[in-house]
Order: sequence, then C-alpha cells, then structure tokens
Amino acid sequence: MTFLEMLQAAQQRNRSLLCVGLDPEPTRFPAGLKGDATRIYDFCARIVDATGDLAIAFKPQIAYFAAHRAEEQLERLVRHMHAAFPHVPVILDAKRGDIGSTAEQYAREAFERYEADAVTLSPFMGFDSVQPYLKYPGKGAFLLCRTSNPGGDDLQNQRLASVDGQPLLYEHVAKLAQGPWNLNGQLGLVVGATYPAEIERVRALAPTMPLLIPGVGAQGGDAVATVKAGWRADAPIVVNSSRAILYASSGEDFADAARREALRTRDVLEAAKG
Ligand SMILES: O=C(O)c1cc(=O)[nH]c(=O)n1[C@@H]1O[C@H](COP(=O)(O)O)[C@@H](O)[C@H]1O
Repeated sequence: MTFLEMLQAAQQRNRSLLCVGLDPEPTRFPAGLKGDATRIYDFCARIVDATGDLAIAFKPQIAYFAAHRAEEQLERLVRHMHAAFPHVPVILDAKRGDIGSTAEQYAREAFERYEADAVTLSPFMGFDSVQPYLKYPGKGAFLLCRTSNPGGDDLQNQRLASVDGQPLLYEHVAKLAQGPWNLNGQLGLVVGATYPAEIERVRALAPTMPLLIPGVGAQGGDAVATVKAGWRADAPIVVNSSRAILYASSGEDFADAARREALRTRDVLEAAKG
C-alpha cells in the first residue's frame, strides 16, 4: 500500500481529515503526570487511544521528545499507534533537510528507527536532499511549502526573478513537488491553515498531492476556509491540531476532553466539505 492509499483509506474509515498532533510538553500535563518527562509516553498513549478512531493521521513532533531525552518513548509510542490503530498513518514531524549522505541517515531514523509512514522535510537544500527518503517504497514525505508562521513570508513569499513566470518561492516548491521531484508519487506539501488563499494557490499548482495543513486550533487558522481551499475528493488534506487537543483540559479528564475537541474539529472539517 502506498502512503497516499493509506491516507485515503484512513480518511474514509474514520470519516476524517483531522491529524492529531503529539507535541507533549510535561509542564502542561495534568496533575499526577505534570513536569515528569518519564511519563511522556503515558500522556501521549492516552491521547492516541482517545482519538485514534477520529483521525486521518497522527503527527508526533520529534523535538518534544528529543528535548526531554524521550526518544525511546517516541519509538514505543509509534509502535503503540501502529498496534492500536494500524490503519492510521504516522507522520513524523522532523523537518529534516541535509546533503544526501546525511539525509540517508535521517531517512533511516524516520522510517526504520521510528517506523513512521511519512516525514516532514525542508526542501531548501534541493532535490538531492529529498531523494534518499524516496528510496523507501510506500513511505511519504511532506515538503514545507507555505508554512503557518508569520516568518514564513520572509523567504517563501519572495519572487524568483530567474525562474520562468517569476513565481513566488513557495509556488516554485509546489510546482517542483507536483512535477519533476515526485518520482514515485510519494511527496506531499505543507501549507498553513493560517493562509487559506495560499492553500488555494498551492492546490491549483499541485492538484493531486496530499497537503499537510497545520494551524487550526492554537494558531487560530480557519478550519472551514482550509477545507474549502484545499480539499478535493481525490487528493486528501491532513489538517493538524496539536495543543488545542492535547491540552483541552488540564484536569484528570484530559483524555475525554481531547476526544471531545478532536470530535468537534473532525465534524467541522467534515461539514465543510459541503
Ligand atoms: O510541519 C509542521 O507540522 C508544521 C508546519 C507549519 O507550517 N506550521 C506548524 O505549526 N507545523 C507544526 O504543526 C504543529 C502545530 O501545533 P499547534 O499549533 O499546537 O496545533 C506543531 O508541531 C508545528 O511544529
């Protein structure tokens, strides 16, 4: 099964475009777990169990584990995701980007060590920095294109005078990813929910690619506008929310509250398909 097929199957099975982001911050854990980095797995596994039937994907952010020396907890968590929800793909958010020989190690880390189904990558170093990830059949790679943060403007909105049609940098990334870089149909693009007009533009340039769209929830992106701009029946969108789900309650009921928020967001996204 290809990564794209996995996404399509999860979308249909769970009737969902919602990606549950795992960005565990021990200081925000509920009493009993609060401040204890050895309990990252326990916190995240409760969230996974409470939301897995509502998700098109899970997206653990590697920095939140590595910063606490919790890489082994991340390995265990991904194994748990695969065992409990085998039809829900896992996107490792690592935003890697390096020369080919180093990229081979990052690819091995993402796909062999952590057993992720897809990874996020920075395309800044060019195609040879992306190619090693494409040697893993069935795995996906999402390239940062038009990111959700305000500073995304600094480079991504610059015009490339040397390229035909003088596109903006993010438009050029979208064209490369839809065209010559997408050797085996493994690529997708990252576009922020905070910029629906740019989602629409990316969708026009990359009509068949899966889009990973973070920025609803804590960053205030418009979920309805996101779906209207990016969703197509034959090209999935994966709309990520992390903190709004993880920290929906700081009490003992955190997993139930996470489920309620995931359900609410899932339903808003579904309704917006029209
Ligand atoms: O690649 C990403 O996942 C990503 C790209 C982007 O443009 N913006 C963005 O927020 N992200 C990630 O998506 C998550 C958003 O988290 P919340 O703002 O808490 O929903 C974080 O893990 C970010 O690192």
